[in-house]
Formats: sequence, C-alpha cells, structure tokens
Amino acid sequence: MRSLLRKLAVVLVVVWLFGRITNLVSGVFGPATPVAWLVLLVGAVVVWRVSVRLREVRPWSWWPVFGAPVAVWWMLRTWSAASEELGLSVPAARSGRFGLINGPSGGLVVRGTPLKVIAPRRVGLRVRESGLEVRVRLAPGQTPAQFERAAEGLAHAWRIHRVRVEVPRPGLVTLVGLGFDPLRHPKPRHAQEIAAVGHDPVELPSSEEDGRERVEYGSEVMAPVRAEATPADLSVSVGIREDSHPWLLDLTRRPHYLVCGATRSGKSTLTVRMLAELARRPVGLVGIDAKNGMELSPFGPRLSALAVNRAEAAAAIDGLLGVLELRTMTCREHGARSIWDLPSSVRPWPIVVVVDEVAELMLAADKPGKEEAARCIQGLIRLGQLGAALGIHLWVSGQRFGSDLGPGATLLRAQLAGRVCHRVADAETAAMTLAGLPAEAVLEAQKIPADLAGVAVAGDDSGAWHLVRSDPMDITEAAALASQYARLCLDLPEVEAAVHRVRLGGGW
Ligand SMILES: Nc1ncnc2c1ncn2[C@@H]1O[C@H](COP(=O)(O)OP(=O)(O)OP(=O)(O)O)[C@@H](O)[C@H]1O
Repeated sequence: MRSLLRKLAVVLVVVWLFGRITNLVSGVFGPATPVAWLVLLVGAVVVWRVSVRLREVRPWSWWPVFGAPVAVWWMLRTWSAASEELGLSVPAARSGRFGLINGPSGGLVVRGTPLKVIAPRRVGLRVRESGLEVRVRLAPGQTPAQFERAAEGLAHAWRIHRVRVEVPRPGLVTLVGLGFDPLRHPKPRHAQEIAAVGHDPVELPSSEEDGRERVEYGSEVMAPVRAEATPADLSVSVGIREDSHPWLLDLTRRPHYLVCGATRSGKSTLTVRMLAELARRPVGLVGIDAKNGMELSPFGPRLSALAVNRAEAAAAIDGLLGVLELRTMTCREHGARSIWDLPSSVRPWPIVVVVDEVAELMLAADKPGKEEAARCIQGLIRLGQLGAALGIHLWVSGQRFGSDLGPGATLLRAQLAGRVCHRVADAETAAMTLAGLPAEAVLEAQKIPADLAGVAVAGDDSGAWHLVRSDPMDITEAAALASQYARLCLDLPEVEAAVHRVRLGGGW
C-alpha cells in the first residue's frame, strides 16, 4: 500500500513538473513554443549521443558528468530491493512478533505482526574519479563475506562495472564501485606523472672514467661516485591498478617476482616496462633469456651480462652466486645485515636478474641438459634465499609454472613472494602462481579476456591482490633508453667472464 502511494506521489510530481516547464517554455517563447520544444528534443538527443560516445572513448571524462549521477540514482533506487534479494537485509528489531493461539473453533491461529526486513544502513556516499564508494554499517551478526558474495549483484543493480568490498574498520564495510573498466580504457598517463610516482633518473657519468668506477673488485666493493643507490631505486611504477592507483613494484618489500601468462598475454611488455624504469637508476641488470636472447637483447647495452641458453644461464647464475659471496663478506666485515646497512662508500648497487621463460631452463631431455637445469634451479633458489638482503633480486617469468617443471619449481616459487598472473592457458598455472592468495584472485586470473593483453592479477604473500595493467612500451623506445643509459651498466666481471667462457666453448 505504502509503495503504491509512493508511486502515485512520484507520478503527481512528474506531471506537476511537466506542467511548470510547459508554462515556462510557452511564457518565454510565446508563439515559437513548438520550435523551442523541437530544439529541446534535439538537444536532449545530442546530449544522449555525446554521453554514449564519451563513454566509449573517454570513460574517465564520461563518469563524473553522466555516469556518476545515474549510478547514484540506481544505487538509491535499488538499495532496499537488491539488499533483500541478495540476502543482505536483516529483520527489523521490533517485527515478527507472532505466536500461535487456539482459535475459536479449536484450530490454531497466527497472531501478531508479520516479519519485516530492513536494508543495511548506509552511512556514507562518495563519488570518486572512476567510481563511487558506499559505506555501510554492518548489522549485528553480519560479515563482510556476505557483501563480497553480493558484490556482483550490486554491480548489476547499480549498472556499473564492478563492486569490491573493503573493510575500513570492524563493523563497517565500504562498497567500492567502479563506474567503468579502467584497465580496458586506461587513462593516458603523462610520462611526468609516471616519473613522479617513481624516482628521478640518475645523472649520467660525464666521462668513460666515471663509468669505470662502478666495478666490483673482490670483497672491495667500489660504489659509484655520482650515483649512490638507495632502496627507493627499487620501487617502480609499471602500470595502473583497477582502482586507478599506480601499480608499484617495490623490490624492497617483495624482493623477488614470479610473472606468468599464456603466450601474447603481456609478460614481455611488463618486463620491458620494468627494465626501462630500472635502466635509468643505479641498479645492475642481468638477463637470462634461454630463447636465444630474443626478448632481452634490445637491453644488451645496459645489461651487465646476457645469457642466451641454458649452459650460459648456469654459468651466469654461478657468477651471481660468486657476487653473493663477495657481498656477504663485505657485510660481515662491516657488521651489516644487508647492503642497505653498509656505509655508502662501500655499498654496492642492487642487481635485478631477469629470467625470461623459466621453463626453458628447467626442462631438459639429455643428461648434460638435466645437469645444467638442476644447476640453474638450485642456483636460483639460493639467490632467492639469500639475495634479498644482499641486493640481488629475481624477476622470473614464464608461460607455464607447474609441478611438472620438477621438484625445484615449488621451492623456487616459495622464494618469489611477488606474483603476477596474466591470462593463463591452464588452471594449474594460475593456482600455482597465485598460491597463498584468496580463491577469488585465482578465479579472476582465469577470467581475464584474451583481448586484454597486459591485464593481470598482481598479489603477494600477504594475501593482498589487485587487477592491474602494465603501461605498454614500444621495444624500440626501450632499446633507445637502454643505449642512452648504457654507461650505468654495472660491471660484474665474475658473471660476464663466466658467460663468455661458455660462449667461447669452455665449460662452467
Ligand atoms: N599493457 C598492455 N597494453 C596494451 N597492449 C599490450 C599490453 N601488454 C601487451 N600488449 C600487447 O599484447 C601483445 C603481446 O604482448 P607480449 O609480447 O608482451 O606477450 P607475451 O606474454 O610476452 O607473449 P610471448 O609469451 O609470446 O612472448 C603485444 O602486441 C603487446 O603490444
């Protein structure tokens, strides 16, 4: 009855408004009223078309003007009905008091007030750059998990892309709605904006001599004069998250990364972006690309060493273990627990070891190949175990990552706390890459559409995860950058010599 009255009131208000507008238009335009109506109609159609087009090409501009008011209207309009339908409503405090009593003719009669449910209480509403946030107070006994289950239904009710649930503090949940998919339509980010999130490029040494000061000699680690490495150098912005925040890879917080994805899913693009960001900082880079160096060779001038097959990879990893030993000795000498505790005069630069297509290293058919594979995997596991404190970081990528890669796969994965899973061809790779993350993260990775290259689920061993997309970078641009910063190439004689020995036909 009450809802009928409400509908009647709405109809009356609309009729009254229409009458007022009609009077106003005829008062202002007099005999030209029909023309004015026509103009208004055409104007409305034009606005509608502009809104539709804007939504397609610039959704971030469309959202505040058109999207947000409509979404807020739908949210308010459907709040009670959607809450009831999705099981979020709770019984009203003083409803449902009924009982059974004996009726006049001996039968049982139900007396009392019927059970009434009320929707959860909204305590805040905010329109954001790319969505809206609704803060809700939990009724006694309610849990955020109930809202997570209802999130998809709410997104449909509000006519928006997605709803995620956050818990700002016990007793409250924030329903974070995304008005559009910011990963499908990423807002173009200015180069300056990307740089502002990260770190300024270092000043290049002015002469060849300056460049040579960066050699690591035995236990005597010579730090560069001009560019002193700091932990901030290991934090790079490589794309955007679904909530429109920059996607930061912080190797001081997660020292090693595992990046998986099917072919053409965007692994190399992400690696290129990460390398390009690191190339302009005081960071040593080593490449291991057992597919004949096809992916990493454009970065050649900036790489301290590039191993292009399994034998060279084993030698390079051996060399890196040597560097690890030297750094351990330096830290011991100075009573430091990590390179960042060393005095700046002896603090070496961190090194990021990029391994492209890890399965090429781990799978071998013949005996010597198996020996190399075992050596590679054991070496990588050791680098993973000890490298974080000594400034040696691993970036391991591959199309597949499963137990069939050998017993070392699980051990290696345990060392790689940062995880990035692009679209995958098999469920096991998603489950293996995102092990330790909530089940929704694995499901989300399996749902990434094939036409969205570069989109991935990024998470870490803390259980936090996000949908993300890398900032694409042209390989020629990246190669030019690598040449420009070639003078920052860290000399690692042990690694370089080991790779060269194998290349020239010697053994490791
Ligand atoms: N973030 C992105 N935005 C837009 N396009 C992207 C993005 N990432 C990748 N792509 C496009 O997707 C295609 C495949 O990307 P990429 O080569 O990085 O995939 P891959 O996973 O490394 O493939 P493979 O394993 O075959 O080497 C490229 O054409 C690339 O331009």
